Amino acid sequence: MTISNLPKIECIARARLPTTTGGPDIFLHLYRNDRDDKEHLAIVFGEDIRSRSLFKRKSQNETQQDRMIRGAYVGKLYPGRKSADVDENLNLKLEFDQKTGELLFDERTTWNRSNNTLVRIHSECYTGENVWSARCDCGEQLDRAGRLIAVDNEEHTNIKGGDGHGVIVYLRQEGRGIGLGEKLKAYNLQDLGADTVQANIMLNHPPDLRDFSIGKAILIDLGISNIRLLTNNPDKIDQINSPPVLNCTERVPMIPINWLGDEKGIKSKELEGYLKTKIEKMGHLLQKPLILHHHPNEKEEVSANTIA
Ligand SMILES: Nc1nc2c(ncn2[C@@H]2O[C@H](COP(=O)(O)OP(=O)(O)OP(=O)(O)O)[C@@H](O)[C@H]2O)c(=O)[nH]1
Ligand SMILES: [Zn+2]
Repeated sequence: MTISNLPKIECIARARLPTTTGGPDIFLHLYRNDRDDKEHLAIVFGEDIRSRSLFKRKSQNETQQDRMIRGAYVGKLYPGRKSADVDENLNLKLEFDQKTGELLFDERTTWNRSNNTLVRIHSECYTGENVWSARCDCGEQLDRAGRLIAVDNEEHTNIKGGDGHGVIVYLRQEGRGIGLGEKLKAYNLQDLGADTVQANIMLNHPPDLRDFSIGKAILIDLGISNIRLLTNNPDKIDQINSPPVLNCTERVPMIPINWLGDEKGIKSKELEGYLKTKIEKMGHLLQKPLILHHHPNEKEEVSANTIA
């Protein structure tokens, strides 16, 4: 895949979010694209990771106030600030190509694309992220990705963090792309004995309908190229790891917290079954063989068409 056949994307707005975790401020970026009408997001750690499409000069009559309102500013906003491109308090100044209006790279104000950046490409999961579902570990993964990016080293796993720099690309691809309604039906089929792959197939969907190209385009827009990818999903690595533009320099495992001996991790029969299927049927690269406690009366296999 080359840049030309990637989706066309544009960052529409960026805003600073102080966080409840006591960690660094994050910068939420909202993107539009020419493939779907969804608002995909990038949760960016590091004020200096800059969206080329957001910072590009829009037109001659664009004002500095316009730029500050959409979030195309350097440094920190404060009452009375007049210029988006210069932060006098922090002595930071952005430069632009006079012809194209593109932001010019300057080590002092912009993250260097040659840096190894800790990245998670995360798919929306309303149930796991918002309503305490123990059917999956998506909510736990989103939280842990943010915490890992914020620290320089994760103590109990010794995984190198992002030390305050990194990106969580948040793709609105609920239900591995089939949407929340179909995912709820898939859950009912799983309660009737199917696994997460069989349930999709029984609903006439492929096991995984997602396309990560919008995620790739967002990372390129953010000036990221060398990526330490937080995932267990080999398909994500393949789709992201396509030089010359993006380069997956390392796969950083997302080990379920309960496996790390931490009581705070999600522990449920449904999650064990979900992880087992992702390992056995979707090739997920979870660190250790999953030791599952089979319930004696449970059938080992459920064929895709009938339910035991
Ligand atoms: N169709 C379906 N989707 C599910 C089910 N459980 C979780 N999901 C969706 O699966 C996706 C999980 O995506 P991610 O956590 O980003 O990534 P992953 O493919 O699991 O791989 P990792 O990067 O290793 O986490 C989300 O879109 C969830 O809504 C299920 O039982 N059926
Ligand atoms: Zn989930």
